[in-house]
Amino acid sequence: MRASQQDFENAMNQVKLLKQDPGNQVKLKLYALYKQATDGPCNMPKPGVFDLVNKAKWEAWNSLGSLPKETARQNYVDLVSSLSPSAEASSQGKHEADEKAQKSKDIVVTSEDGITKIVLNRPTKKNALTFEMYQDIILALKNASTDNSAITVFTGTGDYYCSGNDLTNFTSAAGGMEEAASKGAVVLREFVNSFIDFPKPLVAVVNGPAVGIAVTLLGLFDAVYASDKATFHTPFSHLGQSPEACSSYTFPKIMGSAKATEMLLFGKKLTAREAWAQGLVSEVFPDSTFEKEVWTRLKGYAKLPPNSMRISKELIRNNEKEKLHAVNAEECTTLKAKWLSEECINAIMNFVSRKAKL
Ligand SMILES: CCCCC/C=C/CC(=O)SCCNC(=O)CCNC(=O)[C@H](O)C(C)(C)COP(=O)(O)OP(=O)(O)OC[C@H]1O[C@@H](n2cnc3c(N)ncnc32)[C@H](O)[C@@H]1OP(=O)(O)O
Repeated sequence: MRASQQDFENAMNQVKLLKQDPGNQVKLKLYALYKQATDGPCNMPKPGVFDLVNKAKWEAWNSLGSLPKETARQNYVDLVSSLSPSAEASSQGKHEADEKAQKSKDIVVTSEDGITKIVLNRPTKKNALTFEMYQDIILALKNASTDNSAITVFTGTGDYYCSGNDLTNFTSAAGGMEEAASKGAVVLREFVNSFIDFPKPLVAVVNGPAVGIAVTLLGLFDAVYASDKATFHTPFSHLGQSPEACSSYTFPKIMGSAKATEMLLFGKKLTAREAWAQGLVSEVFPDSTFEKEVWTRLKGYAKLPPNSMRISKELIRNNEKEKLHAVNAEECTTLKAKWLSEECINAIMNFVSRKAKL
């Protein structure tokens, strides 16, 4: 159910009653959502470099791009209910938010031993990402950013980590390709923004092959552990598409432009060891001991002082946050046009009609 104007006003009042300071990141997000919900997309000139506070506010608002006012209103209400003023309301608000994420059987979120685990759980479709899963992940990350865990981990159920975007997202949309492309660009931008802005250490446990956006997103993770059965494939040209998740910026930076070109333009599939040699993967483990070794290690990391880890991540990420948001916006605009191109429509139709696979 969409948040009404009354819900929005209640949420604004709730913010004033917060007993605990939710931290600067959350306050910026609240400000941005409030401005987007009331004024629409950012229309202010960018403050100067020395006007640090207003610049941060402007960046937070501007990063929401063309997010519709109603969605911003809903996101504001959801965010406030996850913070909530009293312990009672807090646990209830959190519970409701968690329930929303948990309702999806395709994304399973658990929290234990200081680790929030977000599991892609659609093994019969190789964990391909539906529109609903993108939304559920945005919500799960939002919850994880304020929960008690020290680190957040993504992994997949079954033999695949994730086969990327569900190619039927575009063919099965009720309003046709045009509407799906417009919706896709808005959802993708918000989805990638939630990785750019995620404040805690984010780790990928890549249990098997990764395709498309499941690979490109890795450039926004803080550590990537891979089974030696994993592969890394970004067949964008084969699909008549272009890179996303800031990979047009992160991949050349991580591996150099010659290697990035082989992946992003020519669709070269890498083994886990090749991906490690190119700096995309932190460490590769034999598949037989992968789960045991990785989770033992992560449980140890989750005992480290959480605030220290957050602050160190903030120092690293803040160097390029603005750039990442700009790259994300440009990639989404480019993709929206590509999704409507003949090259892309043909590639998707060939997959759906079983004429082509990777
Ligand atoms: C908000 C929108 C954001 C959009 C962001 C854009 C991102 C870009 C990308 O992510 S591009 C990458 C897209 N992914 C692909 O092109 C992969 C397509 N899949 C395949 O080529 C193959 O399925 C495979 C190589 C991943 C696995 O092959 P295998 O033979 O081992 O298995 P099956 O093909 O039989 O797969 C089992 C069932 O899973 C379905 N499936 C797999 N991947 C996808 C997918 N990406 N989209 C939709 N469906 C997928 C497959 O169709 C089988 O279903 P079935 O059992 O009903 O036939």
